[in-house]
Amino acid sequence: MIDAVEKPAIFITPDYRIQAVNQAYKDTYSQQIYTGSSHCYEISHGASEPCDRHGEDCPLLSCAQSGRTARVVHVHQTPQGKQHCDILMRPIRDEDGMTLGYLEILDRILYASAEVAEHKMVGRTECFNKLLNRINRAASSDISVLLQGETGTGKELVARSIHDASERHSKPFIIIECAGLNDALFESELFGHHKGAFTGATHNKKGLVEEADGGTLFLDEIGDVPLHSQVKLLRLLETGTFRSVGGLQPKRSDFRLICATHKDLLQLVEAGEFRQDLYYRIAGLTLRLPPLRQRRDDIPLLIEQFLGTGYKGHKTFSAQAMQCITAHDFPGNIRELKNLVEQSVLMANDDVIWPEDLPVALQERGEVQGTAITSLQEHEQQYLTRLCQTYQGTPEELARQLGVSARTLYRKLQKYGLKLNKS
Ligand SMILES: Nc1ncnc2c1ncn2[C@@H]1O[C@H](COP(=O)(O)OP(=O)(O)OP(=O)(O)O)[C@@H](O)[C@H]1O
Repeated sequence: MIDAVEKPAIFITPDYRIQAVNQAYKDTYSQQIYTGSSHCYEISHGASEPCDRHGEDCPLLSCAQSGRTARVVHVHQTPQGKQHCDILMRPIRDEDGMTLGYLEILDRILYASAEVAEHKMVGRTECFNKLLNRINRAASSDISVLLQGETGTGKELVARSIHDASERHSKPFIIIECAGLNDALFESELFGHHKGAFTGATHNKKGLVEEADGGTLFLDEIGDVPLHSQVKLLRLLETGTFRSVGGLQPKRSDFRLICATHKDLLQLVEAGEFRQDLYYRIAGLTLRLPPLRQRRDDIPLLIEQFLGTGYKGHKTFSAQAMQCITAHDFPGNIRELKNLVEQSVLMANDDVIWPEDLPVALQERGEVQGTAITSLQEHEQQYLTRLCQTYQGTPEELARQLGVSARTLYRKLQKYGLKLNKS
């Protein structure tokens, strides 16, 4: 049975021992596999204990507990380095319903990496692995996908990865940036136009929907599409047909739709700014991209990725600079981190990047949120000193925001010899 599986596969008993293995699995890992005695975690992780004892979700354990198929993304140790694998674990039962063991089938994820890899998404935190799991599910179907995430979280990269991992990968991946398009522009971009359809239409132009035939259409900033254009988009999605501007013949295009937004679309629906019927059409599967501040452990790997191998690759961030960076909240997410790496490389005089080479805002964060333990009183003093320099309101307003009485605030200011701007 296991030889009939094309992907790398093993059959394991509840004590994690490999009882059967196919050739694709043997080809994936460098270690010798002894059927009946090798453990799955030794081969895939080079570990001496099951994954759940290292803080990872163990698919065998969840399969055993729920009695149902489990699917998780893990980072495996292969001869090519650390690689993300999408694991499918299925319980195998005898005629009486007794679990005999588990069939594990692996799908190597080629668009992402747990190590530095050019043009790939990198990361190894739990929430990144969960995102890869959702991307893989989306890629294996033709469902419409909605990507929700703050600016710079990697929505375009995820859209491209879904396309690359899908059956449409050899066909076009077409991006439409919806922000800033009015109804006329949106229609002509999407559906194309005929010569003479409007002033300036000097020739026939194919629309991007037609260009995407067979492939994937990615609508970035879908929340910015004007209401009138939303009706046209809905018609396209419901009928699969469209008419170019000035054209009479309906045309057909077969594409997978991926949309992205940093806005809360359901809130826009409630406010009457986004059509509810369109929302349900585009949100077949919603993927939420975590902000960088929720995956801080990926920051060192992302920095390494952005330093790359060229002249920048010789540079390193000092521990103090790293402390400032990891304390920062990154409202601009991965894009902000990428720019920060570029900037600091330029500012650094030698191969080591120091806090003074970072933007001033980050240098201050490092001072306040460094990992060295300091007394609470010291923090209070530093915090109030900073507030005294920057706060623009009255002392009474500040006291209210700090959750103390005005008298307490005055007492503290006096204790540290501080004075508010306005007092
Ligand atoms: N996991 C990742 N690994 C490496 N680089 C990444 C990763 N995610 C995003 N990036 C890089 O970060 C930058 C921003 O990503 P991207 O443009 O995909 O974000 P976005 O969410 O689409 O942004 P916006 O909302 O502003 O359109 C790009 O240069 C991209 O290559």
